[in-house]
Amino acid sequence: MKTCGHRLRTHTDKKLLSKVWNLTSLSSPMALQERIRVVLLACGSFNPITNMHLRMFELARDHLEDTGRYRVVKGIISPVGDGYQKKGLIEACHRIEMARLATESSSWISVDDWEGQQAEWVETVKVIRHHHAEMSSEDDLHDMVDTVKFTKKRRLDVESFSDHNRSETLQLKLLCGADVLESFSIPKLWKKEDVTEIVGRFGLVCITRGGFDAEKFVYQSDVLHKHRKNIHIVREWVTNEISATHVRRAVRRGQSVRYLLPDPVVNYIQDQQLYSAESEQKNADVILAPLQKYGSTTE
Ligand SMILES: Nc1ncnc2c1ncn2[C@@H]1O[C@H](COP(=O)(O)OP(=O)(O)OP(=O)(O)O)[C@@H](O)[C@H]1O
Ligand SMILES: NC(=O)c1ccc[n+]([C@@H]2O[C@H](COP(=O)(O)O)[C@@H](O)[C@H]2O)c1
Ligand SMILES: [Zn+2]
Repeated sequence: MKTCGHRLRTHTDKKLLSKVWNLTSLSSPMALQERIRVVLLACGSFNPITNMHLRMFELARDHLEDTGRYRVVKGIISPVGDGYQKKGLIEACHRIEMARLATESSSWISVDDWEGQQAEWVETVKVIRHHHAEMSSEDDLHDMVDTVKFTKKRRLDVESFSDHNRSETLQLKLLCGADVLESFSIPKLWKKEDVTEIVGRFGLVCITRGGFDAEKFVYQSDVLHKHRKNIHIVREWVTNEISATHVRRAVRRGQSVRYLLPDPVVNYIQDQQLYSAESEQKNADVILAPLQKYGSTTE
């Protein structure tokens, strides 16, 4: 017990020390100018949102902040619209509501329904541009500073930024799992110029996922390798194979999904009787929207 307590204290001390170090470095003008504020945007089906989707944000924030170069100020979950037409994709209103319930307990992750409300599927690069424009507007910047829970000292430090400096040190990065990164090479799924803009202009944070080799994929792609400094690969050591497909299958079979999803999401699925054999057949005979869109082009 004693050893255990001692270890815990040492770990806690280290954490505290690193926090103090961060605060001290933030209070020096040099470090303040260097730290880039980051907003993380995750696009996907979230059909339904799982604990792993939420873990992605925590892992990405720790990774970026550990570099000493970034401070993550906001996380946005953007459930895809119904026009994506993926097999088994239930209505956006339910997926958005479940994501809202899942993020109620987070101080920094929220849900944005702009993409989910669009009648037609929207390319991811356009979703990123939309959020980039939104967050770059002065009002939103000030809102963000107010809603993030800074200590008094940090708040003062942030407020001492000139507007000019602030806009130059705020970035939006796409957050995804390694399967989405590898999907960049699927013919007719992504436009080359979209991938170039995502990694070149904005940046990407990618969480490893079993069965996908993100590092190798970046190495093998000329465009990704060129922009590798803008691609942060985050290794999930506590490997976790939760997938929404697994959750839907378990619900269909009447098995428990508790502890794979936040409790309010489990309750919502039960109350609304979501995920049946019938809903899994939705879009079964339809081609995924991006493949429909780019399928006829000769890229
Ligand atoms: N276990 C996981 N590890 C790493 N990334 C994940 C994991 N689960 C989901 N993601 C990422 O979360 C984002 C949204 O994914 P999505 O909604 O497709 O979830 P999913 O669990 O893969 O669902 P489905 O099984 O329906 O494809 C994607 O970027 C995906 O790569
Ligand atoms: N060309 C593109 O912009 C493109 C292609 C395929 C998927 N996506 C996006 O990637 C995400 C993938 O989600 P899923 O992994 O749930 O299928 C969705 O948000 C989808 O809109 C974008
Ligand atoms: Zn998926």
